[in-house]
Amino acid sequence: MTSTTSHSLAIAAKGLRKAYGDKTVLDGIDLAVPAGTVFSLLGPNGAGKTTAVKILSTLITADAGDLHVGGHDIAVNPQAVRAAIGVTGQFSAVDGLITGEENMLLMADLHHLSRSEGRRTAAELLERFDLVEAASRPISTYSGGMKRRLDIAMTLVGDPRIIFLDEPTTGLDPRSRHNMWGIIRELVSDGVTVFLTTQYLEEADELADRIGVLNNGKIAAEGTADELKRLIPGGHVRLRFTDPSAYQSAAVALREVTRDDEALALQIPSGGSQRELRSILDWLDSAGIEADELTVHTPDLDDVFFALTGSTNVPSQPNEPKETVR
Ligand SMILES: Nc1ncnc2c1ncn2[C@@H]1O[C@H](COP(=O)(O)OP(=O)(O)OP(=O)(O)O)[C@@H](O)[C@H]1O
Repeated sequence: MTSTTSHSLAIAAKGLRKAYGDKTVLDGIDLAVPAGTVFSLLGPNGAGKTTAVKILSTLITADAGDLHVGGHDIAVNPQAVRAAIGVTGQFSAVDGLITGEENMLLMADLHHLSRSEGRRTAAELLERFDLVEAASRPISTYSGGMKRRLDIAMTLVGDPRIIFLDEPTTGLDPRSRHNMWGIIRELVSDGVTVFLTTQYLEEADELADRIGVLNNGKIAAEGTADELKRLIPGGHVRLRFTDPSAYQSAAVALREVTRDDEALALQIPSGGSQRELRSILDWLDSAGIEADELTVHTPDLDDVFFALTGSTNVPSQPNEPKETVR
């Protein structure tokens, strides 16, 4: 595999370190986010996700690390980094006492847009984020989803090419969450790089090109959702029977399986590849076993997350799927 040069990386971190007192939050982490992609940083509460976002968006300084955002060295040229990025999320800039439109115009002023340009940009973004009707109401009357949409709209006033979204859908209902995913996909299709932190594995699975799992100050694993899923065992083929005697004889014939006597189901560990499935089917045929239902289960990101962030048994490298079929 060819490595991506630092020129095409929107975000590049080497040895990022941060401690609060004697508590090390980020213990020398490396990140490489190619431009125009979505990178998701996952981790349990308190893992340091927000700290990483704050450092990379210049809100706080790192203790150590070679950090580049938008091609600029954070330590040398934080102003240039600030000009290239937008940040939304847990530390939202939305002011609740004034209206949505006033918040947008305030952002336009901060970006030194002319009056007419500011009005035009605000109107376009309010329209794009379906906030035209609510624009003249104070933010305090907005729903959570509307506030998040306004937050992103405000971030886009400066037309940033890199956006940090810190838990953008926490607390949103499923419909608002799906709307937000649509907005994020639209940003990416415009070429924007998105650095997303989330507590929702499903969200990372849906949106991210690559996912980093942060645990104990380190990146415990990094890769595409599929690569991460392959890191842990847990995939299996499930055979279900309706006839108890067929179930019993299958359970006896297939010794290396997990039994579920109540459901009359047998589980055979499997990575789910075509080759493995074929050999399982051959094995069942030769043993004369005919199940009423056969389903293939692959581990999901939840399994990965718990395996990687649990206190015990953190795999340091990919585990081969268990080979029980011979
Ligand atoms: N200003 C600070 N002073 C001291 N400790 C801090 C400070 N900010 C964060 N921490 C600690 O650093 C650790 C990481 O916090 P951070 O907010 O980055 O985690 P997180 O992964 O974003 O968590 P969450 O998912 O709960 O938002 C936590 O233990 C937190 O208590």
